[in-house]
Amino acid sequence: MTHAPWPAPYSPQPLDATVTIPASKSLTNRYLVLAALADGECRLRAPLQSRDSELMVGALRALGAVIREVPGSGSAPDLVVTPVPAGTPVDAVVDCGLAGTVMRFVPPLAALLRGPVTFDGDTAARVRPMAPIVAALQGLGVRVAGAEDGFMPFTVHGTGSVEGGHVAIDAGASSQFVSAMLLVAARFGQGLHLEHTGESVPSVDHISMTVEVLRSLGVEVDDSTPRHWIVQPGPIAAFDVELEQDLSNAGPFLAAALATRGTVRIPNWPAETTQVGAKWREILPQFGATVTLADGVLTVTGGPDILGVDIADTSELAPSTAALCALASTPSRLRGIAHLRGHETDRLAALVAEINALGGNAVETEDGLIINPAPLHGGLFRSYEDHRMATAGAIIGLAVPGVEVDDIATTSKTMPAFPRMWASMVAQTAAAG
Ligand SMILES: O=C(O)C1=C[C@@H](OP(=O)(O)O)[C@@H](O)[C@H](O)C1
Ligand SMILES: C=C(OP(=O)(O)O)C(=O)O
Repeated sequence: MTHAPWPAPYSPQPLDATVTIPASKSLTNRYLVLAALADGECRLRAPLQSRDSELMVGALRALGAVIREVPGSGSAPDLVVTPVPAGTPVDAVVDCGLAGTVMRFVPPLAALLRGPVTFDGDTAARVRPMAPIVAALQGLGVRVAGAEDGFMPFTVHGTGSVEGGHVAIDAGASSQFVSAMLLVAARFGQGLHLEHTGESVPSVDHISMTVEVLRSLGVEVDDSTPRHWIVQPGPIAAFDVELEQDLSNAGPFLAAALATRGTVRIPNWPAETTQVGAKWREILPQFGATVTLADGVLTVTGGPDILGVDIADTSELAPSTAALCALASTPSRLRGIAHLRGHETDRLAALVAEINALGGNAVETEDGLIINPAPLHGGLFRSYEDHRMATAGAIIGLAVPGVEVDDIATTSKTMPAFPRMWASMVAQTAAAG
C-alpha cells in the first residue's frame, strides 16, 4: 500500500503540554488471553483499542471465547469476556497481523482445544521467530504441522488437553516465548516447568509482568531459580481490572520534552507498575532531562542539551531512545538489544538506515547501536510497518525541520490516535506560548 508521507510537526519552541496515553498493549493482550482461560466471566476496563488488541480479540473469538464491548469510563469500550473451556471443538484460522503477542500467546491456548487452528499474519510476520513456541508445544506432545521452517503459517492440532510437565527451549530471540507458555501453563494437567537453555533472555521485564499478573489471579509461579519457571496447575481466577496506560507509548511524548527543551506531563502515571516503560524515569535523566513524579503526574523537562547515553536492555523502548541519541550532542551506545532484529522489522538496521538518511551517524554493533553526533537535515523517514519506527521519526521531526514519515498510519498497531495526539501536543504549546 502507498501512503502520503506525513510531515512531522516541527517545534522550534519548547513544548509545554499535558498528554494522556491509551492503555497498555502488553497488559491488555495478557488479560485477554487470561480471560479466555479464567474460571468465570472477566471484565477489562478502559482497555487498549488498536490493531494488536483487535487482532487478539479476533483470535480469541475464533477460538470460541465470547467477547462483548460494553460502555465504560475510558475512551475505548470495556470488554466482557466469557472464557472458552478446554476441550471445546475448534476449526479456525487466526490472523496474527504483525502482533508478537498474538502469534506467540495464542498457539498454546489453541493446544487446549480440540481441532486444527492455523496461524498466519502479515508478510512481515512470516519472518518473526516462532520456532521456540513450536518446540515447546511439540515437546509437550502437541502436534504442530507446517512449522518445519520455524515460521508462520503453521497449524496447531489440539486434542483437548495438554498434560504439561518439563520442557526446555531457547528463548533468546524473544521473552514472549516464555510469557506465552506461562500464561497458559496453569491449565495444563501437571502445570509446567519451563527451562530456558540459551544465553540470556531479552526483555525480562515483560516476563516479570507475566509472572506478576498470573500471581494476582491466584496462579502459583516459582521463578526463584534463574532460567526456570514452575507453574502449578490450577484455576485462573476471574477478574475485573482497569488497564494502566501504555508507558512504552508514553515514550515518544516524553522524548518530545527533550527534543524541544520543553516540558511534557503525563497524568495517571502508576506509582507501581510491571511495565518496562517505568524505566523512562531512569533513562531520560541520563539524557539530561529533569523527571519528577508528584501526585500521579510524571513531568519531564528537557535540559539545554541532549547528552549521549550508554544504556543496556531498553527492549521496546529502544527506537524512541535511539531517536534521542540521534539528537544528542555526545556519542551514545545502546547495548543488549540484538533481538530487535526480530521485531516488527529489523529495528537495528532500520534505525541505522533512517537516522543516516537524515545525515546522522549510526552504526550497528553485534548487540545494539552506536550513534554519534551529526547535524541532521530533513528528508523521508521510513517506518517499515513498524509503529515504533514511525514515532521515532516523529521525535526527530520535532527538532529537525522537513522530516516526513512515510507511513504514520502504522502507529495504529498500538496507538491509532497517535497523529492526532501528536498534533494536539504541539498545538497545546502554540496556545500556551
Ligand atoms: O510480552 C510482551 O508484551 C512484549 C514483550 C517484548 O518482546 P521481546 O521479548 O520480543 O522484545 C516487547 O518487545 C514487546 O513489545 C511486548
Ligand atoms: C516488539 C513489539 O511488538 P510485538 O508485541 O509485536 O512483539 C513492540 O511493540 O515494540
